[in-house]
Amino acid sequence: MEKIIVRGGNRLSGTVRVEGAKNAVLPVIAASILASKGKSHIYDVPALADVYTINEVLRNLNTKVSYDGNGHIEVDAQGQLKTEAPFEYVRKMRASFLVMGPLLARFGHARIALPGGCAIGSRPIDQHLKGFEAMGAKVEIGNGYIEARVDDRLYGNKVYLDFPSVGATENIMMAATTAIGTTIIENAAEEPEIVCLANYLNAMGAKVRGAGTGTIKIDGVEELVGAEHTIIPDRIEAGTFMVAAAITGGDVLVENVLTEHMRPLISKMTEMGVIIIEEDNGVRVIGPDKLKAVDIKTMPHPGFPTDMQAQMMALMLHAEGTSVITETVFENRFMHVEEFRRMNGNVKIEGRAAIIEGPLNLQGAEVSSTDLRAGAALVLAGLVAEGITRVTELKHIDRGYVDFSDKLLSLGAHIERVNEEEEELAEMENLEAPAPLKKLDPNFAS
Ligand SMILES: CC(=O)N[C@H]1[C@@H](OP(=O)(O)OP(=O)(O)OC[C@H]2O[C@@H](n3ccc(=O)[nH]c3=O)[C@H](O)[C@@H]2O)O[C@H](CO)[C@@H](O)[C@@H]1O
Ligand SMILES: C=C(OP(=O)(O)O)C(=O)O
Repeated sequence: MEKIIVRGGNRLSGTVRVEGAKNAVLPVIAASILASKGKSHIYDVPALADVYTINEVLRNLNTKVSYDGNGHIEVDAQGQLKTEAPFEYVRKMRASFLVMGPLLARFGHARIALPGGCAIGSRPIDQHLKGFEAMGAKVEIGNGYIEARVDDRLYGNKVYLDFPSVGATENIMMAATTAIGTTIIENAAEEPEIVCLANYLNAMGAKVRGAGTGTIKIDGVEELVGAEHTIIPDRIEAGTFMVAAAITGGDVLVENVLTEHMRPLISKMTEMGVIIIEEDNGVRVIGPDKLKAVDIKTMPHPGFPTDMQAQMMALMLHAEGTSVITETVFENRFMHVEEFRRMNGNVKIEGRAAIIEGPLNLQGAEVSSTDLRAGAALVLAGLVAEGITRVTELKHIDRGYVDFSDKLLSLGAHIERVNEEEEELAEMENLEAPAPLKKLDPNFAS
């Protein structure tokens, strides 16, 4: 088993570059299924576990996907594809369900394993299905699968979402691209990733207007063709490094950031006393000696992103006073609180609110990532904890962060990713002779 080991106390400094956005690239790769002609070329693709999973989902459907591991993917979805995505993929990653809209649009049929809930909530898909049904699909659920079919083609309709779901907006938008007539999605999600997907669809020949607002109109076209597209920078990865700089009282330039995507985070961090200087292609973040407590409420975009909630909790534990986080997007996204408590974090949960008392002397401990953002947040807390923090269950972090510990190391953190076996060996060696831990700074484990 692998772990990230971090010893608190170093101020971070230097430059870190953000990758393409996980939550933008997954729907874009899924949308490539819509191209009945030509190949698609997608750039700035991050080398993440989730990207490998969606690639496998597409390959399993008989799509040809080649990834150079260096930011470029070519997708060839021409010809007849399979229309079934089994549980082994959907279980690994819920976003696999995003192939349903494109398959239904292009082949009139899709059978996808039911995604089910995960560590942050029950995560139903009723809004996706409501959209497909409004466009004429017959949807059946049985034996752990959802099967949707339409006799000929989908037809455009008005779909009002009960909640501005990111995934439902994407799935319905993709399904509508080749429907007969116009589809209007009301109360649509406005996230930047929706705009990224709409731009790709339009490059493929779709007619999508209004993406980034609450009303999206899609005029159906006959067919889509492969296109070139570059993925937007990952605003959540950017935010995670901004918190890393702030929590350590560091001075870090976070590059490849679109600041217009970062407004809620920049506002809240500024309120906490963090100095944030917006530059042409990034943000410089300077952490103050003392951070001030703030309250945040997670909301759909342009509200405060739930995917930054756990990382902000780490920052609040280090701030002076009482901070309150209200989580309104997911019903169960406080699993990291138990882990923070193991680090001496003082957090009370009252319904959907977490009350955080700071500043605390965070203490290094053995903690476990409960989801990808929780894992990142525990590493952030470890950067300022007294002693050594060991973070396990790295498969979560790997879903959403490329070289997370290496990037922090390059900014001056005392951090290392090790195999448990390597660590034990190194500790034994250390007992026999005061040799440094393998690959670690000589002072790391002292
Ligand atoms: C791959 C990806 O892009 N993941 C992001 C996406 O997830 P995802 O697309 O799954 O999130 P949604 O916006 O759909 O979910 C938001 C809320 O709506 C509920 N809901 C959703 C769909 C539905 O049919 N019925 C329903 O009730 C969910 O249970 C949740 O409580 O947006 C979330 C909210 O910003 C982010 O945290 C995730 O990182
Ligand atoms: C919750 C997240 O992702 P997913 O929707 O893929 O679980 C996330 O990126 O924080």
